[in-house]
Amino acid sequence: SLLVHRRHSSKYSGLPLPPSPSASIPWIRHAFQIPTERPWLTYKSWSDIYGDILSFEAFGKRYVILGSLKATMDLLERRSSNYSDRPEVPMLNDLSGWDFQFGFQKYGTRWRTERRLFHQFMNVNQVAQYRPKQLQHARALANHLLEHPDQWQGHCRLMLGVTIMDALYGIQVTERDDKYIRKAEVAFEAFNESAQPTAYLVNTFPWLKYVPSWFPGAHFKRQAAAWKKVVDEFVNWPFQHVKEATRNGSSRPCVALSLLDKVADQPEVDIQTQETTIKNCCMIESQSSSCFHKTVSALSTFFLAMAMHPEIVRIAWKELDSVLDGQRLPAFNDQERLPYITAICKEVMRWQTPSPLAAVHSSIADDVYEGYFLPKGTMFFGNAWAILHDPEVYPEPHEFKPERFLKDGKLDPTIQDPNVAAFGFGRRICPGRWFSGQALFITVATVLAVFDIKAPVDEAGHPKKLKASMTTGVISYPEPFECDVVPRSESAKKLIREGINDTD
Ligand code: HEM
Repeated sequence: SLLVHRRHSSKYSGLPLPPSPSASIPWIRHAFQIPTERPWLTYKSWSDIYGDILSFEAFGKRYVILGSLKATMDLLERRSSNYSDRPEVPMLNDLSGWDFQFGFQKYGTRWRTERRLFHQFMNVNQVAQYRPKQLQHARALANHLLEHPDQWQGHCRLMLGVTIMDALYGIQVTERDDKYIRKAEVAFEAFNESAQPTAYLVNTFPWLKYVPSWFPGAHFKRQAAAWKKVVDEFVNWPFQHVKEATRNGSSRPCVALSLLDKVADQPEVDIQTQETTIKNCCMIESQSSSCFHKTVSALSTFFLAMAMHPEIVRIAWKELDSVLDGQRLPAFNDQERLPYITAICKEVMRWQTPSPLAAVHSSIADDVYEGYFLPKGTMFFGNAWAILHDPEVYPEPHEFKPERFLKDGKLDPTIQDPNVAAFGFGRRICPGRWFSGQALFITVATVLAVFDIKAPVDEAGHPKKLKASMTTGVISYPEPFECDVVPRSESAKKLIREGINDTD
């Protein structure tokens, strides 16, 4: 395929492709060398040998790994009109119905329209309107932690899901087995399975999608049809709920409602199309969207880091107590006076970043960079993990050190913000980064104000040694670990119980 690319692009003929780890099995090329376990680590070690840009081919597709912030910015940001496409994943998009998410859509008009609408209610200014709900649900989380501290991860998951359903649809979810949440979980399984590039042949050979379902070996089509049903229901249910609530006068203020009101004011637009767009946009950030899982991952990393570092918990308490005096729970307008808490949030996003390879971008046209030929349709990964573990920028990068972001007790603006890579790049950069930043801050501040998070003790009474090992996959989580979540004092318990009703 490389030869074909070169023949088609005479203007670039003769230019080499970016350096490559050597091929072992010619027809599959590098397929057996692509690391499947935490590939960002191997890519980093390859970048140390081959440079900031390296490439390999697997099953006829070319991959490029960008190993530094400079290379990532040069291509995915500065030349973003060429590098903002997504590859085709037929099992996910066409067959299982996940193309409702603009995050997976090809670069084009539909993606642009939906992203623009999403941005209207999730931009840096608009996200402030969700603060009361985020605060309320962070306080509810503290109450759940008081009752069932061992289920902290489940509580965090529920809190995020609940906040999102409330903000978007005005739906009050209270139970972990709520029908929306259950449906979302099944839909996410479908996502996880069908997005695997090599799990289904149709993802490698897209023409297979035209094979009829009754055809021998076309099991994937029947599987996809079953998933599509779940995914469609999952997209439609909450939206129908809002419409019904509007009809019977029980609707609560929410994003879906205000968007619907806007459409109602514009009789000239095609309502059907507009409603589909609204539905898709609201769903994008729902429970099963992969970004929901990234936020859960960040919160899990926070619990892990605290359980590993009692000295950091102590510094955080000192800061929180100096502002709150043990008399109340934190609120958003305390953030300016809580630089250490903000630094913990930044360090969580850097230390074990939830999307170590961000998301794949693909290119629309042939290009040349640093003397290398980059054929169109190449898949690009910016190695966010490598960028966030660059020892020149973050000394001792494997250590969890919030103080790296501080100077003289204040946030140091000269230290590179992990958001340069943690949320992806260019025109595809995560548009939910402000929403999730708020969620992380208020959760970290609330939990630390009233709880201790510590490693469990062994038989001899010593704290067990916890290790930061992360799962592999598109979203990386801390491997399961134990930690004790204990209220700091009797008065902390009282604050938690009162906090549930006091969310001003
Ligand atoms: C810690 C939390 C989160 C992390 C680490 C994260 C990270 C990412 C990354 C790496 C991408 C891919 C960017 C690229 O292609 O270069 C992305 C895309 C996206 N994220 Fe997030 N995200 C988080 C939370 C959220 C939340 C809470 C929302 C919704 C409110 C959200 C909505 C989206 C959407 C809609 C896209 C697709 C953008 C597009 O393709 O145009 N994310 N996110």
